[in-house]
Amino acid sequence: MDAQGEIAIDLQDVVVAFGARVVIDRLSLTTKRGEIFGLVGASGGGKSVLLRAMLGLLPKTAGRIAILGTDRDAASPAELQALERRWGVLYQQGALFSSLTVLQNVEFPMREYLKLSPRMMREVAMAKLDMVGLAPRDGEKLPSELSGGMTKRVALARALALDPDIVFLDEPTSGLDPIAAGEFDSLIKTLQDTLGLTVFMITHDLDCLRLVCDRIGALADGRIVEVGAMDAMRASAHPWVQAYFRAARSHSGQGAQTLV
Ligand SMILES: Nc1ncnc2c1ncn2[C@@H]1O[C@H](COP(=O)(O)OP(=O)(O)OP(=O)(O)O)[C@@H](O)[C@H]1O
Repeated sequence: MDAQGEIAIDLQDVVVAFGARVVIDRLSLTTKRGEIFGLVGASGGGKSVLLRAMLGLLPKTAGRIAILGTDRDAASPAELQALERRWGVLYQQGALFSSLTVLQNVEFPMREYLKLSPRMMREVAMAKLDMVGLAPRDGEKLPSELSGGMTKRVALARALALDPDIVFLDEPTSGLDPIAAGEFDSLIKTLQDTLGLTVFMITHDLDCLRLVCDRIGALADGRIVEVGAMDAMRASAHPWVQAYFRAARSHSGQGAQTLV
């Protein structure tokens, strides 16, 4: 595979502004295929804005955004649609359709993008539920009947519906208790190992950063101020990164859970 083929996300001097308010300020970042990349940053620092700009849900003001080798500005509408089929997204609140059953939620992207028979769609959706550790009987439930952890799993199953090359996760373990969060982390890691999935996730979860992410990027002042593995974060001279990961150090010293 050439160097370009090994790159998952390539951001060069990206600017996103709302009027005079610059939220993302000439940010550059490259992530690799097959890696789990975690993005951290202060609350209100622009993580979700960056994610939405990468997904094309928000216009950037300047710079270059290329995902899986497709430059958003240079791509035709057909190429952009093809790109969208190659990613899955888990939004912060899970964002399931409340009137649809679990199975119907997982089938939803297939209805939109694939021409499959109802039987085939059901079979694929069942396989995705199994992949995220849910039982066949959970498929008939409505979102209101699910626990927080199950909701995240269903949202992940839906993000996996089109067999994506990359998944974007916006705070996947927020609102989960430590056990459910740890189980979800294990699941992400297993999917990386078994499917070769590339993951870009926003997270505040220090265990997840430490145990699941291959590399971490720290967003401050609208830019990536540090990037690397946990050791690089701990050794960073940047004041915000130091303050954030000092908490991680004391946290791991208290015997944080390890993944099995
Ligand atoms: N559509 C918009 N119009 C104007 N300002 C916006 C818009 N969307 C986001 N912002 C502003 O951009 C800034 C960054 O918001 P963002 O949601 O990206 O933060 P975040 O890093 O994801 O925070 P959190 O960790 O709390 O979710 C905030 O000041 C927010 O008010």
